[in-house]
Amino acid sequence: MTEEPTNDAGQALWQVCVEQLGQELPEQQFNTWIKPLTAQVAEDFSKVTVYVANRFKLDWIRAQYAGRISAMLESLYGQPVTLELALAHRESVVRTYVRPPSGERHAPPETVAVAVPTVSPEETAAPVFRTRLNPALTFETLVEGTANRMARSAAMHVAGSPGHLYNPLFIYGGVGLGKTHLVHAVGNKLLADKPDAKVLYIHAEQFVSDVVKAYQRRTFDEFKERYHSLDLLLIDDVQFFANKDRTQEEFFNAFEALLAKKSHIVMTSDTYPKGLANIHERLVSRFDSGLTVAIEPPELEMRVAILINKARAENAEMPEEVAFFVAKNVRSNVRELEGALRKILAYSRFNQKEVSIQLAREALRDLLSIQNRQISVENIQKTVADYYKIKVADMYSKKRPASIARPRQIAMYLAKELTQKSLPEIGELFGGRDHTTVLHAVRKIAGERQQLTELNQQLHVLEQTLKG
Ligand SMILES: Nc1ncnc2c1ncn2[C@@H]1O[C@H](COP(=O)(O)OP(=O)(O)OP(=O)(O)O)[C@@H](O)[C@H]1O
Repeated sequence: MTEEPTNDAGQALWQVCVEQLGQELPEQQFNTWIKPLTAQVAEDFSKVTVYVANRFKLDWIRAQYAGRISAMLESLYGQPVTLELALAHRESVVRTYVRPPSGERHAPPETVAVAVPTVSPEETAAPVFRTRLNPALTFETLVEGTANRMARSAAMHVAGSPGHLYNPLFIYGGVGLGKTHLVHAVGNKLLADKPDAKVLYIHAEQFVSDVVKAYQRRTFDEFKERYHSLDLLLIDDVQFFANKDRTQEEFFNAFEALLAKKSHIVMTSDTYPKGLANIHERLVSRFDSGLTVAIEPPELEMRVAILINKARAENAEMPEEVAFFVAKNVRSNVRELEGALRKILAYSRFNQKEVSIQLAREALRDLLSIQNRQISVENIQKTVADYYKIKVADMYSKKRPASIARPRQIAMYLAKELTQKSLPEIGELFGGRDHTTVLHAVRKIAGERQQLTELNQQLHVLEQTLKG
């Protein structure tokens, strides 16, 4: 039973919040999810209780929209507002409290307390199905260009009528080109159209770890129940299955079960199926049995459009001439383009100057000087070997002790960061190593760099030495 609203000013606040969300969200999403909501606002505006029709919708609103609603209420009211989600149809409500926004734009809301007053045990025990989708990664926010046109249109088709054509859909391309964004977009679109669909996004590494856990805990039945019952499985970076026999077997089983019941599978990888190393032939041929499409590095106009759109999403203006200047200088992938944009906007805000070519030049001077100096992989290998006092030859050798393997991984990371070489090219220059080895090294060092101050400092010294 929905409680009656307690104050008119509170209702007005809620109405404005709903209207603003209506302007932000695609119409269908708004009509399905936001419009039916009712709310009760506390007298002192400290808390807003939003009533949702059923448990599924409650979970979905909490995962996809609660952070945005909470942020909107806070910005309208000017102070933090506690958002509470409650089931509308029962006298005893299920309450989920969401912390006021933390400032992070698309961060999922954090549930700080779930109190279930008088709900029967079976209901409380019902597991919440988590899609792991990032609601910010949609088709609307993905810029279309020649580089991703085919992949995008195949993905749209799958989202619109899953289980039919292009099953599995296999999307491949280099780092930071939008593969992950595209698969999330498929899941988000399907769920917006069919809220009851069982959709799961998972990175291949997480799948490996789920297999290991199921193995250790002898919970393969649950594992199968979880994966085999999906309507749409989105699995990212399947090259990580290399050499993992048990994972490949479980994935094969899941794959067959899903296809048999006309569920859809969308996969991404850094290479096309036949280019995958150390993955069983029967799996490779399954990967290739639907539609395989590539995403290429974005062309100039697409890079310009991405910069302008992303600046707008940050409430900033990027004049077209500046966008062209940046796009001409940052060519490799979208992630780097985003990094360049962040630098420019931060530089502009910090110095309180408008975004111009001159400002972009100053903000990106490190990046531009790297490109001008054309650092070579050989130079990186020598500098890193000298720094860690190992032989340059160890950069190509098969030796594995940590004292050698780690500097080698650092050199691979720097080669990816500071040169335009592709992963396979870098692998070749490190004694004919596989590109997945390079990708693993790049990710490992990039991750550790965030955590370990000492490593960060060492990398900084190496970068400065290399940039001269
Ligand atoms: N066409 C596009 N329009 C807008 N944003 C994009 C586009 N392509 C990529 N991006 C953005 O660039 C960033 C990197 O994209 P994403 O993570 O999807 O790349 P990826 O191909 O999965 O890379 P990796 O192989 O490293 O996982 C993301 O923030 C994504 O939103």
